[in-house]
Amino acid sequence: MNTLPDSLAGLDEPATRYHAYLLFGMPGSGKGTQGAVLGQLPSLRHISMGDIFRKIPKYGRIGREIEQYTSQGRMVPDELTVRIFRQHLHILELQELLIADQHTLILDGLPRCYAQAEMLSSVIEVVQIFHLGIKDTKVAMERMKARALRENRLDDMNEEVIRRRLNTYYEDTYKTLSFYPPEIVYDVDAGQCMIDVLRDIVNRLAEVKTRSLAVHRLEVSRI
Ligand SMILES: Nc1ncnc2c1ncn2[C@@H]1O[C@H](COP(=O)(O)OP(=O)(O)O)[C@@H](O)[C@H]1O
Repeated sequence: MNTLPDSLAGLDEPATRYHAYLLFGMPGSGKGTQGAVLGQLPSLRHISMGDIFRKIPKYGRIGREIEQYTSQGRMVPDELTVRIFRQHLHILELQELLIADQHTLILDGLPRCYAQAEMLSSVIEVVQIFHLGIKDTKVAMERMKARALRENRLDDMNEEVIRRRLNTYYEDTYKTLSFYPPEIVYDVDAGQCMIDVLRDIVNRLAEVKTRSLAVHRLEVSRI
């Protein structure tokens, strides 16, 4: 059953819409690795939906429900996912770790399907998507198996679960890109070594920044 826990019901509509960069790609494409590095910049807030789920205690009602999905390599239901994400934003806002005109979100693993993209459109404005593409699925599978040992992750432990997650990516997640204008999608070869992937992302971020500054100057000069 997919009823919403009371503790997650009733969040008000957001007052602000946050700018966001999306790290998009199949499991094992390196979203988390890149997000963790980029999140060190003071103006970026890295949020990994998978990490949020993993930090919810498994003995509680919500944690138990979530683990039923994650341990099987299935998607957590959209409404629950979006509620938890919004609650997370709320906590960061209360802690003043997230301020709309100072921070841009760097989202990893969210949205993960078209419906989530629609639901989130009132909360985030996606300004750039980094599509971390891997041509050889075996590379992603090897990375996930290595991560299973390193991080003790149930969802990376066995081949069947990994395959299910990769299928979900091709059947569901990939289509999410069509929700956004193609010009904001930037393809990065995620089969490269980490530092080269990072370089490609950072170069693009610098271009985006320069372009938005130029637009801002133009708008100001028109006033
Ligand atoms: N946006 C989401 N919607 C639904 N389920 C999600 C979402 N993000 C993460 N999950 C769940 O958490 C698991 C781990 O996610 P994540 O750490 O992002 O894995 P990966 O880095 O391999 O893509 C997913 O397999 C899924 O069960």
